[in-house]
Formats: sequence, C-alpha cells, structure tokens
Amino acid sequence: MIVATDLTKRYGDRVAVDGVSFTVRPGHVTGFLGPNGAGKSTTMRMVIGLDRPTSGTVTVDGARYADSPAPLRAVGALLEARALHPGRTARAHLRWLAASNGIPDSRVEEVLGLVGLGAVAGQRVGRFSLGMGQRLGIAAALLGDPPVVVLDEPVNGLDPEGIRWVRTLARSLAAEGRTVLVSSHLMSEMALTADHLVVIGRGRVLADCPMPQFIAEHAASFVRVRSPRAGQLAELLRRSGADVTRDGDELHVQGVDAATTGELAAGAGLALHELGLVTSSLEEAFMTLTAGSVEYAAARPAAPRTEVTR
Ligand SMILES: Nc1ncnc2c1ncn2[C@@H]1O[C@H](COP(=O)(O)OP(=O)(O)OP(=O)(O)O)[C@@H](O)[C@H]1O
Repeated sequence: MIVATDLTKRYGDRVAVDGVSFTVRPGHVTGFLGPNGAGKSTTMRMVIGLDRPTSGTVTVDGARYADSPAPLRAVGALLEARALHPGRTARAHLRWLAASNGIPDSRVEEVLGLVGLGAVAGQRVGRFSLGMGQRLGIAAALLGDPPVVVLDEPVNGLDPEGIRWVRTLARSLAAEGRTVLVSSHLMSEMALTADHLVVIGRGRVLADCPMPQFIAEHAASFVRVRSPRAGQLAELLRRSGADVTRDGDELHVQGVDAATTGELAAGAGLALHELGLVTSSLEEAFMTLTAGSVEYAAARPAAPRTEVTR
C-alpha cells in the first residue's frame, strides 16, 4: 500500500502539496481527484520518487521508492508527459525498460498484447497517437507485474472503447489484490472506476473516504415530483415541513422523502405524473466540495428561472 504522511512540497514560495496524509489500500481502485493545480501530479511524482518531498514521507509497501533495487517491480506508474524516444519502436522502448529492471523480454510481448499494441509494436513511437502513447505508458507501468499501480490521467486521449478498457483494467488489477491509485478529470468515469476517493484542493486533503460515503455526504438529493395540480401539492408538502421549489408542473422537494410525498398526494386525491429521488452526480458533489479551492474559475452562468413556494 501507499502511505503518505504529512507530505509537503514547496517550489520557492509556492506550496504545491501542504501536509498531505493518506493511505491507499490494496484491493481497491482509489480515485485521486482535485481541481487544476491542486497538487495531484506533484503528489504522484513524490510517490514514485521523481520529486523529493520538502518534508514528510511517502512509502510504498513500507519502503521509499528510491530505495527499491528494481523499481518497476515495486510500483508501475503512468505519469503525464512521459519522455519517449521518438525514433524507438514500442517494443524496443519496453525491452530497454525491462532490461534495466531485470525483467525478461517475454514479459514485453505479454504487456504489448495486454494493452492491444501487439500489431503496432514495431512502429516508431514518434508516430503514435495520444491514445497509443497512453497504452504504451500503461504497458510500461505493468511491465514489472507490480503490486502497486499509479496512473495519472490514464484515459487522456483515449476513445470511449479505450476509456472502458482502462476502467476494466484498473478494476481487475484491484480485484487481483493490487493497490491502484488513479487520477482523472472525468468525474463520470471516476464514478464508475473508483471505490475509494482521495480529494485534494490547494495541496490539502479535502476528503478521504469510500465513494458511496463521499456521494452521501457531499451530493445534494431531492424528490422530483410532477403533478397537474403542482400548486396544491406544493402547499401540502410545505405544511408538512418540506422545502419546495416549483417550475411549472414540476416540484423539487427537500425535507420529505419520496414515499411520504406519494402518500400525501394520494391522501389528498392529487394525481402524480412522476415521482422519484434525484441524487446529484459525483461531479456536482466534487464541485461543491472544491468550490473554495479552485485556482482558475469561470463566472457561473445565471441559474434557470424557477418559482420558489415556501
Ligand atoms: N516544477 C514546478 N515548479 C513550480 N511550481 C510547480 C511545479 N510543479 C507544479 N507546480 C505548482 O504546484 C501546484 C500543483 O501542481 P500539480 O501539477 O501537482 O497539480 P495537479 O493537481 O496535478 O494539476 P492539474 O490537474 O492541472 O494537472 C500548481 O500550482 C503548480 O503550478
């Protein structure tokens, strides 16, 4: 597992990572989320020894990455902007990495097949598309069959099939008992991939909890109900202590659950055309939590007009 303790990284006056502590456990996909500039890449670089912490520590399976004799066997990492020699073929690139870590060539062919690059393994990587480059980076990460896998924005540049492939791969690596840490800007994708979340903002941990708990604590939910007699229903719900927002024949209800809403309507003989619970997405929960810690925020568009009957 990965254990970060009071991890801090300063660049001059700038604090990129500010006393971050978290544990990434085996058997789960842990999503690493944060707005632009939150410190995700810096943290991941410190995990694999590419950056030195200013203070604090991060260990992988109890040891510092830099102390590992064969690092690719300890942690597999895909980091953004990986330097590739453009004139080298994909196969030659992986063989070179394998040789420097005491990994047999047969494993190169295995990972090429695993990431779907077998047919283009003889092509120069300088000609690779962004998506092919990402697959090659993932192949390199898996080369040493490592117990810990760190993927920074692995779905960047991938098409929908590729995105789904990364999701399945991450989940199967976790199911094999590995420790998997994945960052992504695609919240809908993260919601499908990760079962645990570490959220950072301005270099600090904002949340560290299982995905369902994060949604429950940070996502708003309300009952949506449609009725041709929405005005009467709104009045009834309000008298029962609900907060009600009306937009035409649609009501958004908070403070009273869907079952009670249905019972109240039935008791008063009011027809319903729709009744259900709406829970906001991971993206909305994330936006709510990190609203105060974004570096670059655009002005929000005006909210659509709704009639409030309270
Ligand atoms: N080498 C560096 N020198 C100076 N400042 C840096 C350096 N690397 C990162 N930073 C700063 O540290 C902060 C955290 O950057 P980092 O790249 O870790 O964030 P991130 O969460 O990965 O962001 P993004 O999602 O935009 O990639 C940013 O303010 C960034 O400008």
